[in-house]
Amino acid sequence: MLKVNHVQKSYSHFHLDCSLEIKRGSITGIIGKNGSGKTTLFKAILNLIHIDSGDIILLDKDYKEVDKNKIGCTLANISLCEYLKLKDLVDVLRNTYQDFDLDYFLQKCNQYQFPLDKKINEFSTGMKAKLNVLIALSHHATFLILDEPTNGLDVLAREEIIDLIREFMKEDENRSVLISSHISSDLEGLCDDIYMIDGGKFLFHETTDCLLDQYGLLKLTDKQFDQVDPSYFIKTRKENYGYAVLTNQKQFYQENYPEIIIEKNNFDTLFSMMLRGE
Ligand SMILES: Nc1ncnc2c1ncn2[C@@H]1O[C@H](COP(=O)(O)OP(=O)(O)OP(=O)(O)O)[C@@H](O)[C@H]1O
Repeated sequence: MLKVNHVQKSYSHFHLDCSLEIKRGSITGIIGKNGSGKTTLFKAILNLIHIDSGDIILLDKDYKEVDKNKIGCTLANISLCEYLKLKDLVDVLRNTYQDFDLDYFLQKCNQYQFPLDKKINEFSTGMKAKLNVLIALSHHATFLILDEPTNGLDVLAREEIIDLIREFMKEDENRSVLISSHISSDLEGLCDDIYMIDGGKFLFHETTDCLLDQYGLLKLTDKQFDQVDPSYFIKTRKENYGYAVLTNQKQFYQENYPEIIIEKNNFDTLFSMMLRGE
């Protein structure tokens, strides 16, 4: 579906160098803090910026030749035509996308109680975010690329957006989604694969199943830290009780050191350890 091969882009104080692959039928998440390079990578994939080197294959074609009707996207910090009323935006969308599904769009507007007669700049932040995702979904694209679609939203609005994406995937098993967020819990229950980006590079890539099954956080006293086999320690952080240790071989420690406390894994801890652990 998507293959990004050593795509490089340099700005004065920032250098992006990323490779990734997304299979048909899968949802891939990119997690990274502010300024880590998520938007730059997405813009590169969408051919909105010139890349310095590397290549991108999207929907079996060079990314510059892809039929844009097959792509649905939202980009961070790019706002809708805010001066338009929603009903006028509908006309723009019908003329923009060959396969724009008016019935689906209006049914969702009704479900979310979006007023067709209101200008978009009068919508709340949450309404605008949902509308953005809805627009990306409404022409039945094959590939969806969503940059921080849940940014700045409350928990309920975030869940509604995640549900929209799940529905989109259920409808057709050949679709794929690339989504970024700096809120790891948004990606935890949604994605099949997770990439973590920092300073323009991927720090790691794992399947969600592997992250949840095999990764774990060991909570060790100073004495345990000195005695336990460190072969599968990935990151370590000093805590007031001793050490927090991230491992990708949770079972090894469960079996060999049953007395050790192993915290149930969640993405927030995992990513904070990856970024802040040593
Ligand atoms: N047009 C540009 N000119 C110069 N520097 C840029 C440009 N666009 C992005 N950058 C720099 O590239 C880096 C990565 O920015 P990018 O927007 O890709 O990060 P991000 O992970 O999407 O961050 P955020 O979560 O805050 O949106 C930043 O240091 C940013 O200042």
